[in-house]
Amino acid sequence: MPPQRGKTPRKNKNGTGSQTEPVEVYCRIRPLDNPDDPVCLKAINTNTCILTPQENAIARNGQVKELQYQFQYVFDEYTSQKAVYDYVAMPLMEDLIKGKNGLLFTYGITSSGKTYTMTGTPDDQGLMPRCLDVLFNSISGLQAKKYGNKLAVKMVFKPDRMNGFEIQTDADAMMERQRREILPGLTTPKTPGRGRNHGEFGEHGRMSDPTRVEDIDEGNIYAVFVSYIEIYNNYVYDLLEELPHDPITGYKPPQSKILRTDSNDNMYVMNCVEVEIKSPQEAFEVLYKGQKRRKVAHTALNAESSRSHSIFNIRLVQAPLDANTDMIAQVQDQEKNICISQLSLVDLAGSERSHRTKNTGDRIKEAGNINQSLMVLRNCIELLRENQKTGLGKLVPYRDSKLTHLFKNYFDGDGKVRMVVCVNPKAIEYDETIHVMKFAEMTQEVLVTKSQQVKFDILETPVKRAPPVIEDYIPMMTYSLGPSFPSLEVLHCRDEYTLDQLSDYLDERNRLKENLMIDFSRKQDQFRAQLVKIEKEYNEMKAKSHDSQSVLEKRESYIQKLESRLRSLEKRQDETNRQYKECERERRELESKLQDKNMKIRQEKSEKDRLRSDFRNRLEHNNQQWEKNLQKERNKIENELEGQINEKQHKLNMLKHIVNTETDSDTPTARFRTPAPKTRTYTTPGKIMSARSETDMTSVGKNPVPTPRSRTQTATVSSARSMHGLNKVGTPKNTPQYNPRHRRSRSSNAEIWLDHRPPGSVELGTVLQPRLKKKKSVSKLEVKDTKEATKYILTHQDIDSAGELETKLIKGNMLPTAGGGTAVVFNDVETLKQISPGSRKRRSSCPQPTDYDGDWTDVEDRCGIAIEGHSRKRSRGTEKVSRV
Ligand SMILES: Nc1ncnc2c1ncn2[C@@H]1O[C@H](COP(=O)(O)OP(=O)(O)OP(=O)(O)O)[C@@H](O)[C@H]1O
Repeated sequence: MPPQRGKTPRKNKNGTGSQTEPVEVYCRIRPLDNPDDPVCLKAINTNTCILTPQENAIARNGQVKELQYQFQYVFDEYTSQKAVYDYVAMPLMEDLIKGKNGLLFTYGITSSGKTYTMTGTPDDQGLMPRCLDVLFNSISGLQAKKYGNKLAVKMVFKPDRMNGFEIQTDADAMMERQRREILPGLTTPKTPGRGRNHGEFGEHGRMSDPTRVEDIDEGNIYAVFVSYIEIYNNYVYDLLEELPHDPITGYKPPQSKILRTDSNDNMYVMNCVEVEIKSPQEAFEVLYKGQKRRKVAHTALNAESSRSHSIFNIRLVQAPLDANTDMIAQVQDQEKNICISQLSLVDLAGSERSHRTKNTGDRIKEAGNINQSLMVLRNCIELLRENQKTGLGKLVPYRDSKLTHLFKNYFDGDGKVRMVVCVNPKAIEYDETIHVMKFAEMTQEVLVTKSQQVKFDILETPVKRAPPVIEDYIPMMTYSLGPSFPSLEVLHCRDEYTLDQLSDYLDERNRLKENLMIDFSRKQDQFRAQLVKIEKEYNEMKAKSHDSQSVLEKRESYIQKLESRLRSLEKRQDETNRQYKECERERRELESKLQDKNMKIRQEKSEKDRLRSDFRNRLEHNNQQWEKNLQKERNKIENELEGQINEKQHKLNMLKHIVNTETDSDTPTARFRTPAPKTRTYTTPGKIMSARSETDMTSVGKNPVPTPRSRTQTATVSSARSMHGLNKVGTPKNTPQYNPRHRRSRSSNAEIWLDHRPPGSVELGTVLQPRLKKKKSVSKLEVKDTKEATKYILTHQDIDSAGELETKLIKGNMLPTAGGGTAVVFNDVETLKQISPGSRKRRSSCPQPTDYDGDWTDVEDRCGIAIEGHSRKRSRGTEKVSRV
């Protein structure tokens, strides 16, 4: 019969209509070592406990509030082990027998009572021994015959090393046994025998739990398998594996195991030893062996037992039995003809933070790995909860630690999950306890899919009859020589009947005997032939088995190679994961730095924007202020200018009036007059400067002082002579009319200069001389001289305040007037200043009021002009020429 493989019931992967239930969290408070110690945690009812901060904890954390935590049940320090079992583990045992999986783990800091709760003591057993007791109490009499027992078995379950089980007939089992006897190299996990040392759970003194699960399906056969593993520094070790022992070097360090996924996506430890047990005692022997092995392994690994997570797996294999044939009944789906359920009992390592344990060296690494795996457990639970709340399918990082990876199926909905949070209520444990309580509170918010009870679809007929056992081949032989002897009592001497009867009887017996002999020899031949046939078959099988064995060996060595490759790949993967995590950490750091930088940039930008807008506002404000000020200033200047213009206009009008009066009353020869200075206004260069003088102009030609004036302004005289024709009282005569557009000639060749040098003019002898191509020099101005000339130049010399000679060349255009005279329109003054070396005096470039003496103003007044004071000075050596 080919082996039939059983699978763990398939998970309900997000199946529609699947029911969920929360992870059930129980809290167990252990009794204090010293009853006088202050406490930080106490149960206030069966569901609630209250965490009170210690006085120094209040000061340190700033928390004064008492915190309440609610759990499925809170066991206080007086709760018995039995009560904890009944509440927490009994429902899981019932599920196990119904074919459902379960995970039960204890969580808490060191010395909080995790191991006590899980294992207990021989006289007060914990959850694990009670589970085993209850399981065997429940299935006693319904167990399958044990794999490897003698011929009396009909069916056995055998692990297929891929997380499944095979069903074997007794014939297969016998063959297997023979094979193993022939090839003893192939190791079979040995079932622990009785009578050995069972450690602290030895049969003597152990108080077994008499409870049993009711409603057991008695139509099934059951088999129990256990495995015992530990996770230390994120490596999985098999605690039931024989450790290679070297007489010199001692035990070799154990090889870590690989986690695998079976064909139903269930996680399992590859090549982990699974032992079939028939009683709790055998289970304790296995447990004891595992614990002993754990100590040995820890010595080899330099580890501490309480710093690893230990996992005790109980697997219950069951299959429906056909009552008639004592064989496994046929089911609709061949895969479902056996059911495997599993209960994992996990004693986690202490959850405290490493700084508290003051670990160093290897212990720090241990603590780091414990924290890492517990942190991953926390992360997974947190993400699961978040996914369930938000509906987001964020990836749960089960693979980040072996612990979560192994129990991934449970959280994905493959059975009930229960957690016992063990708490030491000592007040000094407050800081650690608060973390444990937070985690516990969060865990119970996670929902897992409820697993369904397994139902077998049993058909009427058995799957297949087992091949005939050897008894069927032996012919049934009845060795009887017929009925018993007739009565041989001879009653008298003539009794012939009795003797005849005896003779017939003996004949018949002889005949029967011959027949029997014939039959016997026939059956003997038959049996011999069958024996030969069996022998032949046996030899054939042996040869086949040998072949298969070599194939198997090859496969084994191939598998070993693959496994070692797998291990190295796993190591590489671990390394890559580590690097990835490192990179991820760095990336997160960089990201956070980047975020900080971006934040700073944003802050700076917003600060800049703020400053800019501030500045803009201020600028606008300033501009407005400036504009206002400018407007004010402009208005002021405009007012001033208007006043000046009005004043000039007034002067001009006065001058016009004087000139007109003169023209009307006098001869055509105009006379200059020098009005006495009435008002004087000096401005800085670039500003308009006006001057007025009432000095008589009669001195023109003798000591004339030209006044700087604007080129745009004109002084009109009826003729050169009329310039001297001003009356002595300074009343201006009327200016003769002339046509300002009239020009004698624009050609420079046609320019004829009337060079008027009054007598007494000093010969300059300067290098710079006025360039006059055609000129007529006169010392006294006559009317006839004005007829031909187009340009007029008057040389006026004076001694300045520094005692230097200053020569001014006052230039103008000569224009014929309507009355037949000539008007001179002064348009330029050139000043030539001679300074003796050594007598140079620093002068401000800015004309000062003292720079302009009365004579100058007189000339200006004589010309009746306003002067724009933008002096341009050129200084070469001792000469200085300024043009106004
Ligand atoms: N409920 C309890 N009743 C009586 N004694 C208890 C209880 N819980 C714990 N203890 C005792 O407290 C001590 C420490 O408990 P235990 O070894 O179970 O702690 P632990 O959490 O497993 O520590 P570790 O993490 O180091 O393995 C043991 O001596 C145990 O007997």
